[in-house]
Amino acid sequence: MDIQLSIRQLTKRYKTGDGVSDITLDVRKGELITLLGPSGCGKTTVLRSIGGFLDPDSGDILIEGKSVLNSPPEKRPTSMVFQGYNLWPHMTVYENLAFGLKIRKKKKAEIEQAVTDVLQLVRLPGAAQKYPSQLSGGQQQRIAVARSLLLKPAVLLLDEPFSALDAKLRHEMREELREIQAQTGLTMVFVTHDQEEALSISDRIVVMNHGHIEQIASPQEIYDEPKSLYVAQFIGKMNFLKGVVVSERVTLGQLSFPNPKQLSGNVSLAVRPEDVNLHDKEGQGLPGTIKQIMVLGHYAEVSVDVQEHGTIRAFQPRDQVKDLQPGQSMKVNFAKALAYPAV
Ligand SMILES: Nc1ncnc2c1ncn2[C@@H]1O[C@H](COP(=O)(O)OP(=O)(O)OP(=O)(O)O)[C@@H](O)[C@H]1O
Repeated sequence: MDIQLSIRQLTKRYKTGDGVSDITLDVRKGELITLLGPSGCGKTTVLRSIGGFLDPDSGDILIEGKSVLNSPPEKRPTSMVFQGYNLWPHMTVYENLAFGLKIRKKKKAEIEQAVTDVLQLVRLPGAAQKYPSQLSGGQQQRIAVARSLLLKPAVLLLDEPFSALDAKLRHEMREELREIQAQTGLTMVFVTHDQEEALSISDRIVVMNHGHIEQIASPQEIYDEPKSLYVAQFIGKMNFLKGVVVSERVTLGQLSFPNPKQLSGNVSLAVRPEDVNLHDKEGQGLPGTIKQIMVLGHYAEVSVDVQEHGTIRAFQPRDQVKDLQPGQSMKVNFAKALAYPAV
């Protein structure tokens, strides 16, 4: 396995006591890895340490096998794309892009070719002579990405690059970033607090919590097998219920589930809304009453009151809810339930 970036036991504490501790992470060449977590969990601290804008208290950061800790940001094989685009307003797009290459004493013809190619890559071939103010937010962000790409970094660092854009544009930019990754094979570390963004663009996600790593896994694994209740709460929609272990099975009323973590006593159960089945026939299930049905395009969210277990939300295909009514009695079953130590 070709490791491009290796973070070893990185610790950074601010005077306030906040920061990150013992962050260890290997990023493969060509991988897009996302640091995900709520505000203040330490994502930016890790990213800025990689880029050289912050000095860690201890630990090491290696890029292509070499420690970069003693190099200033401009000497590191990294490039950072910020949330604000940081383009120079008095320079054209061409000048903005060419600037870094001129400083590196590249020849004019080489610069022209590189700028033409990178504008093609970010799908703005006609933008060279425009000023940043003549571009939309999304276009400016593409130019900011292009400027970083031109520096041919070993690792591209992206700090919430799309958070200032509207929802539709964010979607487009995610696809474009994946396309750029596919075309360039660049290793990227992406920071976001948006779980949907992380799930949609990442090869792997690093879920952070209060300065430490909670789980590192593929989006699918993070979604299907959240390692802790914290990850389960943070990723996707989830129902939370209280269960108890009886005869080595996790039970909830008359329902029972496997107990792979071999928990005992009271447990917290997490059930995805798409794993909730509803039926109105004889047979197994928790008795409940439909509270609300919300049709959301191709699927519907059905809320069911289940006695002492509270309200359970179920995602159902739209055509399966057309005969359902609020107030109707239903049985509730779970195709899958994840158990965690009780909180
Ligand atoms: N310069 C600083 N001085 C003191 N505390 C800081 C400093 N920078 C960050 N912190 C604190 O360290 C913790 C981690 O901050 P960091 O910016 O890395 O989190 P984050 O996950 O990137 O948050 P956000 O999504 O809000 O940017 C937070 O509690 C923050 O308040």
